[in-house]
Parts: sequence; structure tokens; C-alpha cells
Amino acid sequence: MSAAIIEIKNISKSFDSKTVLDQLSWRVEPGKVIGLLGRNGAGKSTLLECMLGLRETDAGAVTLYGEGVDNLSVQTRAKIAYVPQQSDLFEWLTPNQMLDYFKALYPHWNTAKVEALLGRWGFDAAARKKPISQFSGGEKQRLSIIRALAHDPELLILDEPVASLDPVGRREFLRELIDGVIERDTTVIFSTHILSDLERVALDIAFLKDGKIALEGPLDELLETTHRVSGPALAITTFGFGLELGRSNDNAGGTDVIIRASAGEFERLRAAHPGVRIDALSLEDLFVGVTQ
Ligand SMILES: Nc1ncnc2c1ncn2[C@@H]1O[C@H](COP(=O)(O)OP(=O)(O)OP(=O)(O)O)[C@@H](O)[C@H]1O
Repeated sequence: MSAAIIEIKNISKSFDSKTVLDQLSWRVEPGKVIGLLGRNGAGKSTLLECMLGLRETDAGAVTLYGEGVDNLSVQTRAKIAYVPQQSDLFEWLTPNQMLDYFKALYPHWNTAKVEALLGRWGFDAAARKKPISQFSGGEKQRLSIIRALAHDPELLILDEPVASLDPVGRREFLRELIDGVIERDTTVIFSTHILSDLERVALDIAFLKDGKIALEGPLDELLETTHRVSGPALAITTFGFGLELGRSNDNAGGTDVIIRASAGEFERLRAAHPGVRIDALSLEDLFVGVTQ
């Protein structure tokens, strides 16, 4: 097992009486590109904020590059970038002023990349001199992404980075992620609800459910090993193999079970219960099956 960049041990977080993260443990190894999935309110933003030390946990510990998240060194901070769900740009500044400000804070700044992205993403000379408050939500999102990529981070954490981008913007962002970030072995965690985007870039996915990482792994492998088994409820009890990830009943007495198991185990199930159906899943099916 290689050293983890992110090591989360048993963190919990509640808001009032609602438990959002429940003794969650997770380790992320270098170079992983992980799509973080979960229903609205599952706690993705809370997890990302706790992971970065931006929100205090009630219990547990987080280390980034082996350092406690509450006490990160300047060198470690310089390796990390975060794009929050809500714009946190200094709205009273212009893009040029804001980027100059951040440039002064980092030991390394990729001016050529910043210039190229500003040009490609529609910030001409006039736009660069307008206060950020006058930009649209999608334009602010682009600026947030440019700011995050500017210091060539080794760890990039993005909370729904494409939510307010139009399809062209999303495509350009994903291309930038694939070309500029993933090829340099950057570790990326990004939450999203746009599964088609995730299928294009995420090599791994992780599902957050009931306050824990309920399922994670390489996307291809998860789709190959997870199937929906359906049939009459009476025939589908507990099969006693693999890992049951979700179960639902329909009004006509049928039951669907989402099971993760080996190809051999599904073959044996097929032979033993010819009346049940075993179907491959799309990522959307997997999302619904695991998170419902
Ligand atoms: N500051 C807060 N005070 C009270 N409750 C909060 C606070 N922040 C988050 N919550 C609650 O914690 C839960 C998890 O919120 P979070 O934003 O982490 O979910 P999410 O998975 O990112 O959701 P979405 O997909 O809708 O963005 C929600 O029920 C939310 O209402």
C-alpha cells in the first residue's frame, strides 16, 4: 500500500441533531482522480471542507501529506487547491487584481497557463478590468478554476466545479482537467451530479451514503462487478454471496437487489436461480441503486 496523500480516520460531524459524517474513514493515494458522488445533502461539501480543515470535525482526525490538517505547513498548503461550490472570490477586485493577489501568496505561479486559460475562457483585456461582482455565476466559476489551477497544485479538490458552466464550458474544463492536470499525476477529488462528465474523466468513484464512504473503486471495475438481480421477492431473499449494496421492492411483488460480486458468483447464481434476472448497470443505475 503506497503512502496516502489524504488519510481520514473516523471523522464525525453533526449539525444540530443531524449526523452528516459518521465515523468516516478514507485514504486517498497519490495520482487518483476520484469522483465523489452522493445524494443532495449526503454531506459531500461537508466532507471536502473537513478534509481541508475548513470545517471543524466533532471527532476523528485528518492528515494531508502526513501533517495534521489543523496545522499544515506553508509548503503543504502550496500543494493544495480548492474550488468551493459557492464562489469565494474577492468580488470587489478585478480578475487581474485578484490573480495578482494570489500570485503573491504562492511560491510557484504558472503565468503562461493563467494567460492561456483567461484567453480561452473569454476574459479579454476589457473583462479583466471589470469587478468580479459584475460577472455571471458561470464566469465566476471559471475564474475560481483558473485561480485553483494557477499554482500547478498536486492535490486539487473541487466541489461541483461544473455546476454553473454551460456545456461548452464544461467540455473545456474537462479537457483542461484531462490534459493539464491528470497527465501531471495530480490527485483530484471532485464532487458532481453530472455523471456523463464523471465517466469522461474520473478513473475512480466514491459514494457517500449514511455518513460513510459506502463504495469506492475504479469506475470500470465497479461497473463490471456490480449487477442488478431482479425477480419475485420470494425468490430473492439473501443469496449469501458478494456484497449487497441496495435493495428495493416494486408494487408488483418484485425485488431488485444491487450486488457486488465476482463473475463466477453471478454465474453460479444464474445456474441456481434461473427465474431471476441479472443485469449490468450504467453509472446512473449504480448511483440510484447504491444511494437510494
Ligand atoms: N452550516 C450548516 N448548518 C446546518 N446544517 C448544515 C450546515 N452545512 C450543511 N448542513 C447540512 O448538512 C447536510 C449535508 O450538507 P452538504 O452541503 O455537505 O451536502 P452535499 O452532499 O454537498 O449536498 P448537495 O449535493 O446538495 O450540494 C445537509 O442536510 C445540510 O443541510
